Amino acid sequence: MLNIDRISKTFFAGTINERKALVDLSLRMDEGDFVTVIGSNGAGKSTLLNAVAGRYTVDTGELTIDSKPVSKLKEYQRARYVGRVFQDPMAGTAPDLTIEQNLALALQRGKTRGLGLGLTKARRDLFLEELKSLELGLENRLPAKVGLLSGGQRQALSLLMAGFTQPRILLLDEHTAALDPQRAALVTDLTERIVSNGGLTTLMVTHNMEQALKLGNRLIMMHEGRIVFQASAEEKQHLTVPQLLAEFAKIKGATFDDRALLT
Ligand SMILES: Nc1ncnc2c1ncn2[C@@H]1O[C@H](COP(=O)(O)OP(=O)(O)OP(=O)(O)O)[C@@H](O)[C@H]1O
Repeated sequence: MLNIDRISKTFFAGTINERKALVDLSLRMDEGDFVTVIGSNGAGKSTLLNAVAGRYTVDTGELTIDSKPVSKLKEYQRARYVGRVFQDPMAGTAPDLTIEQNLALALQRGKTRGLGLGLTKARRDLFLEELKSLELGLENRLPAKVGLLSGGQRQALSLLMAGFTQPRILLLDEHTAALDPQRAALVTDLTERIVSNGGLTTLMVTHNMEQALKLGNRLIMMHEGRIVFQASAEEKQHLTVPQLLAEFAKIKGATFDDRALLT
C-alpha cells in the first residue's frame, strides 16, 4: 500500500548547518497497518511524515502509494491520498467556519463535484450521528464557530474529519501532545475507534511510549534518520515500556561505543 524505498533527506547539505534528517530509510506498510513511530528529539520522525505528505521532497529514494510513485507530486497533489492531524489543535480545522461547515468541507475533500459547504438533511443527520459518537456534546453545537472549541474538542473534530475523507494514509503527528492527560486519553481512544472503523492505514508519531504500545499493530523506533528498532504485530503485543527504554539505552550505548572506537 505505502512503500518507502531508501529515502534520504539532508537539510542545508554541504554547509556547516548540514542535517541528515533521513538516511536511506525504508518502510513498507500494508493496507490497514497502523505503525507507531517513536525516537529521540531530532531523530527524523516529523521529516518522515513530511516526506510522505509531500511537504518536503526527498533527495533520493522513492515513495509509492498503491504502487503509484508519488515522490514527485507536490503536497496539494498528494492531499487526496493523505490525511493529517498535527500537534497544534489550531492546524486541522478552519476556526472561522462552523462545526458543520468544517465537516462539510472534509466530506467534500477529494471529490471534484459536490455540494461544497451546502447542507442537506441527510448530511446534517450524518454529522449529528458522528458528533454524538465523540461524546463531547458537539452535536448540540453544529452552528458554533470552531475557533470557540477547546484544544481537545478541535483535535477530536480534526480526527473525525480525517476519517471522513477516507485517506489512503493517515498521518498523526504527536496529535495528543498538546493536550492535558484527560483529553489526551480521550483523543487516544477516539483515534483507535476512527482508525479501526475506517480500516485506515496509519502512521503515528508519538513521544508517549505507552501510547505507542497501546495503539497500532506495528512499532518503529528512529534515531539519526534511520529505523533502529522494529516490532512486528506479533512482537508488539508482548513489548513493554521498560523493554522499549532498554532499546533506547542500547542506541545510546552504540553511539558511545562508536565514539570510543574513533578516539
Ligand atoms: N525545515 C528544516 N530545516 C532545517 N533542518 C530541519 C528542518 N526540519 C527538520 N530539520 C532537522 O532535521 C533533523 C530531524 O528533524 P525532525 O523534526 O524530523 O525530528 P523529530 O524526530 O521529529 O524530532 P522531535 O521529536 O524533536 O520533533 C533535525 O536535525 C532537525 O533539526
